[in-house]
Parts: sequence; C-alpha cells; structure tokens
Amino acid sequence: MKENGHVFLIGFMGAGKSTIGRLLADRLRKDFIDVDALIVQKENKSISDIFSEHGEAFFREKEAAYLKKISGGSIIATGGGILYFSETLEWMKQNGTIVYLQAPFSILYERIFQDSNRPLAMTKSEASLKELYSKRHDVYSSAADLIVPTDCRVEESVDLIIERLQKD
Ligand SMILES: Nc1ncnc2c1ncn2[C@@H]1O[C@H](COP(=O)(O)OP(=O)(O)O)[C@@H](O)[C@H]1O
Ligand SMILES: O=C(O)C1=C[C@@H](OP(=O)(O)O)[C@@H](O)[C@H](O)C1
Ligand SMILES: [Mg+2]
Repeated sequence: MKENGHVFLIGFMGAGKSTIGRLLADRLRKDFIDVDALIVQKENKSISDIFSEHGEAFFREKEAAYLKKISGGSIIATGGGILYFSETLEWMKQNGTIVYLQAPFSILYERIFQDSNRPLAMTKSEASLKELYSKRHDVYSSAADLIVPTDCRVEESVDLIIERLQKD
C-alpha cells in the first residue's frame, strides 16, 4: 500500500466496490468514501435523477471532480464508469493503489439486474451490458495494481485485499 495514498476500488457495477470498501475501511481503520454517495450528497439528487435531468456526461464530470477533492489515505469506492477519462486513471495511479474487483459478467448481471439505482442497468440490454463489461475489463485490468476476485464470500475478498495490500 502506498504511504499516505488512497486505496481505489474499481470494477464493473455489482463487483462489490461499495460493500467491500466499507468493510475494508473498518478493518484498516481508514476513512471510507463512496464516490456515488458523495455525488448524491453534493448534488442533492439521486444518481438516476442526475442521469435523467443532466445526462451522463455531466455525471462523469462530477465524479472525476469530486474524486480528486478527497483528502489523502482514504478507502475509495469509485463508480464503475470512473474509467471514462483516461486522465482520471492517471491521477489515481499517482495518488494511491488501484484494486480491480473482478467477477464474471453472469454473476454481476444477476447482482445488478433491474436495479433502479443503477441507470445503466435499467436502460441497457443484457447484450450491451456484456459488451460494456468486456471493453471495461481491459481498461480496469491495465490500470490495476492488484486484481482481486469477488465471485466468492465478501469476507474472503476483503481478507485477500488486505493480504495483497500488505505485500504491495
Ligand atoms: N465477494 C463479494 N464481494 C463483494 N460483494 C459481494 C460479494 N459476494 C456477493 N456480493 C454482493 O454483491 C453486491 C455488490 O454490490 P455493490 O457493493 O453495490 O457493488 P458496486 O459498488 O461494485 O456496484 C452486494 O449486494 C454484495 O452483498
Ligand atoms: O458503471 C457505471 O457507469 C456506473 C456505475 C454506478 O456505480 P457502481 O459501479 O457502484 O454501481 C454509478 O456510478 C452509475 O450508475 C454509473
Ligand atoms: Mg457502488
């Protein structure tokens, strides 16, 4: 784990970034920030309302901007689309350790299917979500310092992240 750096959890919707982030922060006694929750709080609107009222591009600008304002040494659950700007990934590389939470598409699809809090899961077909997953998988993989599976029990994923962060 980089000294004074953040731990960024990245990965597709349903990979467990929000769930694992909270548990990891408790175990490591660090602050936990979920970028989606931060946007909702700052904009005082749900993610679905931000998407429908202002569009996806507006949401992407906000998530990149709010991410960069988080103070050092936090455990950060990003949203699945944080890879939208390559410049944001570069910034993350410079400012902490990037952990890609990975699971097969079929498992993630079951977790996010018709989730009204995830506008992309509501509006895209299974085939187009699968295509998005494939494209993003390559980007997440090449940005990651560590890749950790989440097609197992949550506690196993958390233990594995802690073990690997200590070696990193
Ligand atoms: N090994 C695991 N790691 C993380 N989440 C898991 C795991 N197994 C099952 N889950 C479940 O998958 C869902 C992941 O949702 P969430 O944490 O919101 O993902 P994300 O923030 O990546 O979109 C939760 O309901 C969680 O309980
Ligand atoms: O993958 C995406 O583009 C998105 C993922 C969501 O976060 P989770 O990955 O936590 O579901 C949220 O930021 C928004 O709905 C867009
Ligand atoms: Mg999340």
